[in-house]
Amino acid sequence: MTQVGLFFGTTTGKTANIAEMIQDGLGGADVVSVAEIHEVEENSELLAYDCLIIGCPTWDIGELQSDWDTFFPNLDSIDFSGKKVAYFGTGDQIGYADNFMDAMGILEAKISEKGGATVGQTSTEGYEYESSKAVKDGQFCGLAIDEDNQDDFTDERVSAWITQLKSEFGL
Ligand SMILES: Cc1cc2nc3c(=O)[nH]c(=O)nc-3n(C[C@H](O)[C@H](O)[C@H](O)COP(=O)(O)O)c2cc1C
Repeated sequence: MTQVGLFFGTTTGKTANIAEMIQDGLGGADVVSVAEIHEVEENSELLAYDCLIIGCPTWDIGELQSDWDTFFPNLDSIDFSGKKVAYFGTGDQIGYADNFMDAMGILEAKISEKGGATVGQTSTEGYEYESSKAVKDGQFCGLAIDEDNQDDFTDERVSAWITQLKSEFGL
């Protein structure tokens, strides 16, 4: 049975690649269903899973990627109580140091306000940026991937996060 629903948005494909790595790492399509958020027609599609993974790059200086931006108002009418929710983002810590990963923080704030229990927090060590809405209590609220400047670290960051999620999701 598919236990995890992964929903992401992407404009230039980097977040899609990370979504695929996460799906493969967690056990493939039997374990994780992957969909682009613009494909979602009914809000209830997000509630078909006990565990959710939400992926979003930050665009336009601190904004949600456009597909998530369109979907965002729907989140207000979804009750995420009882769901474990993990987040990942892609961004550029050098080009956009004042808004690094903001989109991940914006989505986490809204979904946790609607009852989702956040899992998958990671350390900010090894990143250089000025400000990020994704930092909560000294940690990133999810996995931060920077393909623009630190693609050498991507495999190891994704792989460590998969190990963490297997435990926190109870897979
Ligand atoms: C015009 C523009 C604005 C961006 N704004 C931000 C930003 O505010 N914060 C950030 O962390 N990254 C920012 N980025 C970097 C993208 O988030 C990064 O390249 C991301 O991996 C793209 O994901 P995608 O290929 O899935 O669309 C921006 C990139 C561009 C071209």
